[in-house]
Amino acid sequence: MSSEQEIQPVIGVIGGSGLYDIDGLENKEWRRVETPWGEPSDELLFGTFEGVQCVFLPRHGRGHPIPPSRLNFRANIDALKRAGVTDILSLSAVGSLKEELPPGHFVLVDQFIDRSFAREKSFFDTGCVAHVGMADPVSARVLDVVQGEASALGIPFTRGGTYLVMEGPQFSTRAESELYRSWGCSVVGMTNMPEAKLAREAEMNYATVAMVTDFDCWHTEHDSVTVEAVVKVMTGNAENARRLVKAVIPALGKKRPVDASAERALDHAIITAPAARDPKLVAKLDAVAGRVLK
Ligand SMILES: CSC[C@H]1O[C@H](OP(=O)(O)O)[C@H](O)[C@@H]1O
Ligand SMILES: Nc1ncnc2[nH]cnc12
Repeated sequence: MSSEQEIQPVIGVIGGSGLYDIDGLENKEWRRVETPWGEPSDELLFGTFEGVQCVFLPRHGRGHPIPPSRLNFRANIDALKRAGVTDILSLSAVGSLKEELPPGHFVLVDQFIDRSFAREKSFFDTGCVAHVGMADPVSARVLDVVQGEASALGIPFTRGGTYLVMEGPQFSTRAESELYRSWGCSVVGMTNMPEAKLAREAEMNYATVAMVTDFDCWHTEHDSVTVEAVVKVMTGNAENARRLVKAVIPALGKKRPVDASAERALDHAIITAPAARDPKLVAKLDAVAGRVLK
């Protein structure tokens, strides 16, 4: 972290399966945010929580109409950036790939393997090429806060683990599930990539609370995952998720120095010479990369 400048964080919460609203927000207002990348999943819910500005987005839209492969991840992240969000807390239902991570357990993942293939994965393109670092895709500062609050609330959790992102929408075959286990992955889901990559390109801090709903299909003593089982466990998980979010937001919302690990990600990432840049693409990048393209 650098100490040159203090910022007032704005907390973005992306709600996954079973989380289509956020409790306890004051001055609540659902508002449409336009982006140059098309429509976000839904309107954004603006509000404050203990004086901290928050913005909530239901990842799949209210009522869950949008499947993982059709999510407009670029519009979602751009809209949150336009709304002033600095720190994104993503809440996701996941399948467990390890015996010691049972349904109801929360995993504060710190790595991803991206096996999605049918999604737009970058804001940058021909006419403005950028390569951001993804070695550490999750904000350790945000995880520190989540870990502290989860401990205080007595929520069962593990810090650290790899989230394997599959394309879906079908669940994995047993061979795929065993492959991901052989890679040492902790959990499997369909949504956190390219979300985390785009958050990094947009210079926003990102962390996920991966809430285990099932043992996918590898466990010999548990039934293979179904939507019915996921929804049933999510109903219980959602209560802990709400308690955790309420505790995390005020803690994350305190004034702090710029967190260069994400908030300066574009300082050395754009390789296209100014004269070779496409002005139309540069205009679309106003929210995401305006800081360095001005
Ligand atoms: C309803 S089970 C499969 C669905 O749930 C997870 O989504 P999210 O991360 O938004 O909670 C998973 O990735 C699938 O999209
Ligand atoms: N087993 C699983 N695979 C992929 N996404 C999931 N979301 C919840 N459980 C899942």
